[in-house]
Amino acid sequence: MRVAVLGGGAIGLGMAAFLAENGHRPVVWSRSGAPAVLEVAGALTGHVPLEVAPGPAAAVTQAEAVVLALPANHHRAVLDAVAPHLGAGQAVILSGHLSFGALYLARLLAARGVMLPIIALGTTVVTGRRTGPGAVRIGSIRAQVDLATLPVAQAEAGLALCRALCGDRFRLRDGLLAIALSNVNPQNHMGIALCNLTRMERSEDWRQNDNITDAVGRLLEALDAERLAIAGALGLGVRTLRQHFALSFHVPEAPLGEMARAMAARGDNPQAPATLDTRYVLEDVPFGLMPTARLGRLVGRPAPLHEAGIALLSALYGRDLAAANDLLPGIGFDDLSLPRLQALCRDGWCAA
Ligand SMILES: NC(=O)C1=CN([C@@H]2O[C@H](COP(=O)(O)OP(=O)(O)OC[C@H]3O[C@@H](n4cnc5c(N)ncnc54)[C@H](OP(=O)(O)O)[C@@H]3O)[C@@H](O)[C@H]2O)C=CC1
Ligand SMILES: CC(C)(CO)C(=O)C(=O)O
Repeated sequence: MRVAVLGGGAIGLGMAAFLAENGHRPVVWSRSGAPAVLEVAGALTGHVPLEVAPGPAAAVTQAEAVVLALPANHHRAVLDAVAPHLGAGQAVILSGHLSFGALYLARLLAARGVMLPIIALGTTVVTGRRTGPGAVRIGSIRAQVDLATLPVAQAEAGLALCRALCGDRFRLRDGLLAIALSNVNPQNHMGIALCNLTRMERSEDWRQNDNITDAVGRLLEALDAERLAIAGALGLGVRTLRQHFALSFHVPEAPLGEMARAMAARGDNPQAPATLDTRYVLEDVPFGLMPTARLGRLVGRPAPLHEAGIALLSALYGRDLAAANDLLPGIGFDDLSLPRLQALCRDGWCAA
């Protein structure tokens, strides 16, 4: 299948390599360009020729599937650029989905009278780091990835497409709200960034799993308990953070600090951010923690640690980080009642 990959960071390049490995034809667009031949190391190895598109619109033209593989703080601009060029016979995969980006895209398409399957993944299929302009190291290929579609009626078609692209590793969840509560990067990264902020600020060379100590692990699990309580109030099944780590990084379930040590011991210990200008904060606070905290308020399960994380990191950065979210205003989130949000997450924009 011809697959447009929007983004040439670790996940864009890692997905391109994985898709090529599975016999597909990735066409990659990245703001700063993408390599004609990609050097791949880690969980996959080799040299992968890539088709490179000059812009996002050119990438999606004639693609059967489109994978958006960028941090959520760049989603709006890229979705605005591609939405006018999407049409029947295509499907869009948001990898991973944050901040109701699927609803944002559905609204753009509905304005043109177009309705496509939009597939929201709870996380990425591969993990990794870009190790040079033309090189990626794939850390892990996940055993399971949660999936939902917008509209829900496209769930089986969306599942079949993802399986055809990436193999039998997807599990259908109870719709977009469940996926909105399944991406655990925001809680995970907030705890890691907050507890290691000076390492980031001083540009230290540090490894992530060495620094998810037992204490940091306890914070991550306390944040997770808030997320699970919100999902529970909505009657939605989502994985625990321990289950997510076990399925993503192939280590047995245990307290988080212990799991991080087990991951490091098997050689999975990714480079952690060496700057304050990192998606661990600039993506995950406005586009992850903030919407979850809002959902918590909406369902009567306030999330004090989420709220505290947003406030503390905003104080550390000297600005209101939550205000950077440009997706929620695009769907009028503040004016949505819970039943209306649930209807939109089920049927999409046209039918709601
Ligand atoms: N890496 C991982 O293991 C995991 C990542 N994720 C998620 O996957 C998504 C992608 O992450 P990842 O690939 O690692 O991120 P990276 O930091 O590796 O790459 C981010 C990319 O964003 C691009 N970019 C920066 N500014 C803009 C802009 N204004 N417009 C368009 N593109 C821009 C850069 O493109 P360029 O280089 O061309 O300038 C860069 O390649 C994120 O949502 C992340 O949270 C989730 C789980 C694991
Ligand atoms: C490193 C990893 C896999 C775990 O935090 C990740 O999720 C990321 O880089 O976004």
